[in-house]
Amino acid sequence: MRTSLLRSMESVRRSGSGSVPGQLLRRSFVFSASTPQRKVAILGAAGGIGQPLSLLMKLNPLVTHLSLYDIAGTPGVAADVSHINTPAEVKGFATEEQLGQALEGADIVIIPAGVPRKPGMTRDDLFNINAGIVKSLCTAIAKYCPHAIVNMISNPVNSTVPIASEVFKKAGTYDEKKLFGVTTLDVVRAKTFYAAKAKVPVAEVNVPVVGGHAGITILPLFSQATPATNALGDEDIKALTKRTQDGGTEVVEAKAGKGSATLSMAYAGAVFADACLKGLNGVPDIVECSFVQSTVTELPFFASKVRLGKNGVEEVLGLGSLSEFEKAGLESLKPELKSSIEKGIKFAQEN
Ligand SMILES: NC(=O)C1=CN([C@@H]2O[C@H](COP(=O)(O)OP(=O)(O)OC[C@H]3O[C@@H](n4cnc5c(N)ncnc54)[C@H](O)[C@@H]3O)[C@@H](O)[C@H]2O)C=CC1
Ligand SMILES: O=C([O-])CC(=O)C(=O)O
Repeated sequence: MRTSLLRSMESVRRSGSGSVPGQLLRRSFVFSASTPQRKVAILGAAGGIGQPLSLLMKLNPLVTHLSLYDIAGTPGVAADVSHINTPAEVKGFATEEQLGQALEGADIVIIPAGVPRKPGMTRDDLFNINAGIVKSLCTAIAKYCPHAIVNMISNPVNSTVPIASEVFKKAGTYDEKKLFGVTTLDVVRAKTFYAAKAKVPVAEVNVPVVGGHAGITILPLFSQATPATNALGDEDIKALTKRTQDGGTEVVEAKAGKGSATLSMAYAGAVFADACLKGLNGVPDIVECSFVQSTVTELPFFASKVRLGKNGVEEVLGLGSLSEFEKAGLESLKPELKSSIEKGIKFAQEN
């Protein structure tokens, strides 16, 4: 699940020779000779998430064109990132008039545009501002790159993904295989917290996280965590679950009014976009958790493991066997997730 970049850096470290940028560049040229042209557009590229995400996508050897769009501050970010000596060609787009150009030909559109939380707020408190932003950006996606894969980061993800689906339906461009709510940060956190508690190497850890992306709708399945351990009791699992569910709030409180997770989110967004790129390029067995249209439960959207392929979602995987604690968590998340989904759909239908 690690990015090509991280793998490249690791192999450089292991070989103990050569500068990291030099190695990456040589690798990138090898990649670009055998892999397709891929344009990635980031909407909200000058923000707290957007900037480090732009950096990480510039370092991704699968990206040939990187399109950075924001309503404020894009030229500086684009100029800065464009000086990095990797092959992706960077272009910045700063006004709404340029949004079409930013999107045209995009294979993947990543959306971290919108306001973040402050202490005391829930993700749903962002709905009033972010719903409109997401709606207008998705309207442009439907017009300028209707076949692109969309990675939705803007919160509340439990509502913004349904909003996007309705906008695309209205435009006649909806393809449920191409719309993803990015829940990778929940997986990243679950892995980190589990590894520390179970005292296993974090690089080997995998933990599926299902449900949605807010509070109790985030359901980590520690009973399926690998490497398995019997060192953790019920209380440990409860505490790990709660910490994963509250991970975003932990960062919001630590930042004390200066926003929410940006660096870990940029990492998670880059991991997920890299997985989408690999899927598009035909790499087999690319599986990530994501909030997608789903029949895994009775809810129309649900996060679970998804196999990625040339057309986006190749297969939405089932939940596997759950512990009694997870079964109870699944039942108690459903009402909140249902109402967040319905809120998004209603907004898009009425506006
Ligand atoms: N899915 C997830 O796991 C996570 C989601 N988030 C969400 O990501 C969003 C962004 O967070 P940050 O980057 O920290 O916020 P930020 O405020 O630092 O950056 C947001 C950027 O969006 C831009 N923007 C606003 N309206 C726009 C529009 N119409 N078109 C293009 N750009 C526009 C702003 O100019 C700004 O540069 C928030 O909604 C936050 O809650 C944050 C962390 C994790
Ligand atoms: O908590 C927030 O507002 C941002 C977010 O979604 C996360 O960090 O998981």
